[in-house]
Order: sequence, then structure tokens, then C-alpha cells
Amino acid sequence: MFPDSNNGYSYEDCQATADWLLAQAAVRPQVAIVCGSGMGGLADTLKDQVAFNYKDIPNFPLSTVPGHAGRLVFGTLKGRPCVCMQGRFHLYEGYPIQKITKPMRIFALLGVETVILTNAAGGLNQDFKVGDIMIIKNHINIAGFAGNHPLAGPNDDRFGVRFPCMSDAYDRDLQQLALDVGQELGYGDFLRDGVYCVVGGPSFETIAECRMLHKLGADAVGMSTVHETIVARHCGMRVFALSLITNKAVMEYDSEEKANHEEVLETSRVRASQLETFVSNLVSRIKPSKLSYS
Ligand SMILES: O=P(O)(O)O[C@@H]1C[C@H](O)[C@@H](CO)O1
Ligand code: HPA
Repeated sequence: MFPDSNNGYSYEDCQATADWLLAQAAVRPQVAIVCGSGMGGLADTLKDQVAFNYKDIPNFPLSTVPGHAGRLVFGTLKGRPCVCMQGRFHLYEGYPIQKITKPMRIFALLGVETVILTNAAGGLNQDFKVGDIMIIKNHINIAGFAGNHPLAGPNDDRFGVRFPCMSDAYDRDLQQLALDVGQELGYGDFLRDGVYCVVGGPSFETIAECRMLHKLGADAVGMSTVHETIVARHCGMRVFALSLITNKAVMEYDSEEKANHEEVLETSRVRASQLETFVSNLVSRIKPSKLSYS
């Protein structure tokens, strides 16, 4: 029924890659961080780094997008053992959906408890400004409605259940903690929360599509994160995710504005150091045990 859906993504395949990494790196990460477009500088803030190019990791995909370096970095962030993806994979790169999410399963097998996902996104909410940081409180998985879903195919119960619940996809305690951390840092003026909608890309959305997504309840639109969240939750990790609003989605037919990747990377560059401070302070406040916070 699902002829090729387990090729290279089985439990044993993920375990083999995890074992390889565990043999190379002394750090045993509790937190995994995925860097969005232009946000790879987050990985550079890790101390005592051991880094691997994706091309050297057995059965790991390769990054093909500008602003996604393609390195897996182990190290500590404010003393907390972490692993950081300096570059993620997107559906539009042509990878099967199971491949772009495979790192989440590898992280679970490394012992990671919490995943922090970051992304660049277009702002649909008219109150949002370029440069805002949106804490993701929920998502809309349009492709998933049509069956393009990272958990389609045979289910391996060693990862998780066949029908995982997604009403608690984004950990509420971590959202509150992030709000507190943001306020303490004085980021309140550009800290928001909202709903992220994933689209396939790589073309940016039409004006009609942006209007539709906004009407459906999305505050921001992007091309990643949701698939990773679903797989991370399926295998029992907590998820915190944020969008950097790198551009305003074009919603008016007489607008001359055009979404483009250069603007995305430029906004990421401008907010880079604040994002790094935000994420590292957040990580420092996540206690190793699954249930407690400082
Ligand atoms: O990896 P993220 O979601 O940050 O990347 C976004 C979506 C596209 O890959 C790219 C468009 O500029 O940025
Ligand atoms: O406007 C956007 N649309 C989709 N993905 C994006 N990633 C950054 N900005 C956007």
C-alpha cells in the first residue's frame, strides 16, 4: 500500500545515524534547535562545538537553500547540551516528506527532550510588522489535508502511536516561558503569538492565496516547521516554535511589493543577535527534566 515510504527512514536507519553521531560527539543533547532561513548564526553561539557537515553524516539529506549552511552542530548553550541544525530541509527541495523530517527521529534517538524550531515567514496578520517575532501557538497543515503528511505510511510504534493528537502540538508552558523571557529582555514591542500556515513553496503566495490563508485564521505563512513539529510530537518530544516575520504578505491588488528571498535573509540578519539572545535565554530556562521550568 505504501511501497517506498519506509526506504531509508525506518527505525533502524534512524538508529544507525544516531549511533554514528553518538560515537563521534561527546555531548548528549537535551535540546535540539533548527535554524530558519538566515538564522544559522544561532548555531555559532554554541560553546565547545563539534560540527558535522551534512554530507559527512550517514544517510542525512543535504541543504540546497541559500541561508542554510548544512551543518549539524553539537555544543552547549549557557551550559545546556544542545544540537543545532544550521540549515533545514524543505519539501520544495524535492525531498520526500519523510526525509525532511528524519532529523527529528534521529534527535529523539539521541535523547533530545525539547525541539526549538525557528523559521522565516510572511506576515498575514495586518497588525504584524517586519521584524516581529511570532511565538507559534498553532499551525495549519494544508498539504496534510490532502495526504501529504510526514506520518503517512506504515507506523512504527517504537516512534509513536498511529494517530497522534495535535491539539497540544506546541507546548503551552514553553510558550509562556518564551513570553516571560521576551518581556524580560525588553522585546515586548515586537513579540507576538499566532498561527503559522505551511505551504509547499518554492513560489511565494499569490495575493488571492494570502487573502485566503488570512481568512482561514493564519497569522503567518511559510514553507517549513509544521512537518518537523508533527514528527517531533509523534516521537514524544516537546516543541517550541517561532517565526521571524521577514516580510509582509502582499494582500492588496494594487500593491507594488514583491516577496523575495533577499528580503527574508536581510530581515533575519537585522534581528539575528536578538534572536540568538532570545533562544539562548529560553534554553537556559528549560530544565532537563521533561516537566519543570525555572
Ligand atoms: O526554513 P525557513 O522556513 O525559515 O525558510 C523560509 C521558507 C523558504 O525556505 C524561504 C523563503 O524565503 O525562507
Ligand atoms: O511570505 C512568505 N511566504 C512563504 N514563505 C516565506 N518565508 C519567508 N517569507 C515567506
